[in-house]
Amino acid sequence: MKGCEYKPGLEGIPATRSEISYVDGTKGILEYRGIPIKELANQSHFLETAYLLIWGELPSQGELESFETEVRYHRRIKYRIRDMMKCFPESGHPMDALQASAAALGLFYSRRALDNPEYIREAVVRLLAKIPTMVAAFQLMRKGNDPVQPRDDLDYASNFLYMLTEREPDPFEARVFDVCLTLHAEHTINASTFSAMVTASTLTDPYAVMASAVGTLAGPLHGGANEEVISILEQIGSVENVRPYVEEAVANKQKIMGFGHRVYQVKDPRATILQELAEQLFAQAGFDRYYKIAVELEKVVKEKLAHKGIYANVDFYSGLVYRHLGIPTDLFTPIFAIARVAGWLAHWKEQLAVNRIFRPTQEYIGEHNRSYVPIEKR
Ligand SMILES: CC(=O)SCCNC(=O)CCNC(=O)[C@H](O)C(C)(C)COP(=O)(O)OP(=O)(O)OC[C@H]1O[C@@H](n2cnc3c(N)ncnc32)[C@H](O)[C@@H]1OP(=O)(O)O
Ligand SMILES: O=C([O-])CC(=O)C(=O)O
Repeated sequence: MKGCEYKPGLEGIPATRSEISYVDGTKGILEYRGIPIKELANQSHFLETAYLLIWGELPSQGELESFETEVRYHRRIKYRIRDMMKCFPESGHPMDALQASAAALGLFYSRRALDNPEYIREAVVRLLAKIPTMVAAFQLMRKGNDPVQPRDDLDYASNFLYMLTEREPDPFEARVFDVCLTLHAEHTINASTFSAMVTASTLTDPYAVMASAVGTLAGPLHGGANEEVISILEQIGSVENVRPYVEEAVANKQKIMGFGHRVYQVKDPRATILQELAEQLFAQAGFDRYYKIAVELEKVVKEKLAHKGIYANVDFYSGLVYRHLGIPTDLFTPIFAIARVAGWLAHWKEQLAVNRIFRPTQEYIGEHNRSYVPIEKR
């Protein structure tokens, strides 16, 4: 293998070319289709941003209206999927439930007409529409309740919060939640997106692509870290305990969840926006203990680990926002998935346009020419 050095975790190796998003990890810049994330967080909303990511341009008023209408129309899930989900153990993790349900969509819609733009559009709409319904349905069913039907008069974020809590959300809280979705929608070739792209490159159906990506997002080194952050804050318990916690973690070379990033050597720009959102929420309702612990934790981690380029990432403040909205901790990562479906779909579509199956190589470091030893002689 000439001119190609093995890099664990493929660090720094370009595995694709993409026009979807851009990260500058030293300047803390994130853009979707060239537009800075802060502008989208302030001025756009999730479905418009999803359209931008998937089709490459901001929609006109008419294009946005028809896209929103199509998504509303497809929000309901088939009763057979709902019944299947009812059989899932209520103690199971919602990410596993989501992965299985996303894959199950393929049982109903897997025509695999990947060269047909209508099929692509339908799959995009179905996945954006149905994934939130499946997350909310599992949450209600594991509590022994019937799922709530989607409400056509509510926007994307409000409808999800309504299906989850069975009450219409406060408009400010719904707006904050929508911004969270926009912030999580896309992030270049991260692990789950890469997983989606590898699966897509075999020309399988988009539901299998999403199921692969959901399974990858679930891990604690990736999307699953948002859930771990809350458990760390609970474990620390008070602002005074923060410094000893960090010192012990650093001494034991133990990772602190919600910090560090392969690309960012500075604070993740999304963490800055999420922190501002958390502050806006707490300014109304009173600052909670965990927020104060989080701020102290960020300060001490910066003191101890900034020399290694370790700062807060997107998973650090998101949980505090979701917790304040009354969302159970084990739904934080499924909510990340609801948002990231937009990015996965954008990469699926981009991959199909220039597809070549992913098939990297390896350096074999095992033995050669060994003799087979019969079982009685081992
Ligand atoms: C949406 C997302 O996926 S954002 C990331 C969410 N994940 C987390 O928050 C989990 C905690 N963070 C991590 O595990 C890592 O920083 C990752 C997985 C995000 C990036 O991993 P990598 O780029 O492979 O970095 P790697 O794990 O090699 O760490 C490099 C060095 O920084 C240290 N380090 C990295 N992250 C942390 C952390 N969170 N806490 C303490 N030390 C850390 C490592 O111990 C290592 O130190 P060393 O060089 O002395 O051995
Ligand atoms: O880019 C990454 O490696 C992880 C990340 O922040 C994301 O997926 O949002």
